[in-house]
Amino acid sequence: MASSSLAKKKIAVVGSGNWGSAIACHIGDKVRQLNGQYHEQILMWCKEEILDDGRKLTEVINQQHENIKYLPDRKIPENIIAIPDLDIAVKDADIIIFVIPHQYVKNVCEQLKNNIKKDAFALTLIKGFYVDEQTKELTFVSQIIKNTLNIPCASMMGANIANEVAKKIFCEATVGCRDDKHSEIIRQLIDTPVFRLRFFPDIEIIEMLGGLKNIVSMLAGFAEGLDTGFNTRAAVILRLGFVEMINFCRLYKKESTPDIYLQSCGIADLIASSLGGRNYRGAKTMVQTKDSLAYIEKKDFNGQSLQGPSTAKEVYRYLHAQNLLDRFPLFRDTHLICESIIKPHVFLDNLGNHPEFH
Ligand SMILES: NC(=O)C1=CN([C@@H]2O[C@H](COP(=O)(O)OP(=O)(O)OC[C@H]3O[C@@H](n4cnc5c(N)ncnc54)[C@H](O)[C@@H]3O)[C@@H](O)[C@H]2O)C=CC1
Ligand SMILES: O=C(CO)COP(=O)(O)O
Repeated sequence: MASSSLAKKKIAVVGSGNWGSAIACHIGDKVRQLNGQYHEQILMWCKEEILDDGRKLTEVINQQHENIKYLPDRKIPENIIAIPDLDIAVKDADIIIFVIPHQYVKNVCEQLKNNIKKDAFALTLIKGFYVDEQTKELTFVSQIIKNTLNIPCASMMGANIANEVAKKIFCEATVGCRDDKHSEIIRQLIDTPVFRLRFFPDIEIIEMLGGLKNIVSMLAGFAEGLDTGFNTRAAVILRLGFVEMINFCRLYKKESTPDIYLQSCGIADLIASSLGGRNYRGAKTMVQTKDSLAYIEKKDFNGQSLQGPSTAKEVYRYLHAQNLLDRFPLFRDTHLICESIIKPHVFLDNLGNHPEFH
């Protein structure tokens, strides 16, 4: 008993927000069906919070088996244990799944450095990336994890609105992985008839699409808030916005799997997020109420995080450094709107001048 249980691989989930909790539920259910290979108990790092009623979030998750703050109304399987101490949650894990807002990744990795298993590997579900302050080079979350922790890191992105995944409504996702053994483990842990996976080697392009769609889905929200017609919205989201996403990816890497943009991480996530994502909803509210995004995030999202504004800022910084802002007017204007430097309608006025038409 002791030796077979020692051989079982352990899983840790770093993050317990809306998506973190939903994917933990999904994997928690899946490992229970696998009988063997994996420890059924999954440790989920939960940044401790005191809720309005004075209780600790980890205690609520572990006693009530529900994350009442970030994923209400979804029973969390009893094999998911919320752990407030990051090091304890991760130190024995063989597979570490990162799912926190991207702005916290560097700190979390710094804290984990020297305290993980040497042969562990990571999977990032985080949508967003950085531009290095000094070099102005693109830096991916998978690279930060890989370089700080010295372990390989795969990525998984797609049209995966967490509340729908939590209800087991069909979706698919795209996995970026260059190691067949890791791909097989990811398939075992996540692939089900209602959550289908496809695998590609393009780890960084998949991440990049996940980050960029948060910018375009904000534009979808601005456009709807401004009450544009459907033709304009289609042009903004699926033509000009999608073209900017693809062109931006090609700045980083000209050659990737040819149909990667048509996978769940590309066009499907763009559509799902532009119809119902938080960035879309926040942006629409901003136009309708004229409140700031920071205020809307606080008022309407109860601790959940809009990743679009910070990604737009990083992208703006990169394009500015490369003298390419004019080639990406939608990305440029999203940042300027988020910073209240231009009014939202200005991006519509600029559409007819988009470089696609020159
Ligand atoms: N919610 C969704 O439908 C989906 C989200 N994603 C991506 O997953 C990632 C995580 O998103 P969610 O789980 O939705 O989180 P969320 O938006 O619910 O964010 C809140 C989380 O951030 C944590 N947090 C706050 N301050 C922190 C700090 N200083 N250090 C570390 N963590 C801190 C909170 O404890 C909480 O767990 C994001 O990159 C998001 O774009 C991807 C697919 C779907
Ligand atoms: O990434 C998502 C769905 O795939 C969710 O996007 P939001 O963060 O805008 O809700």
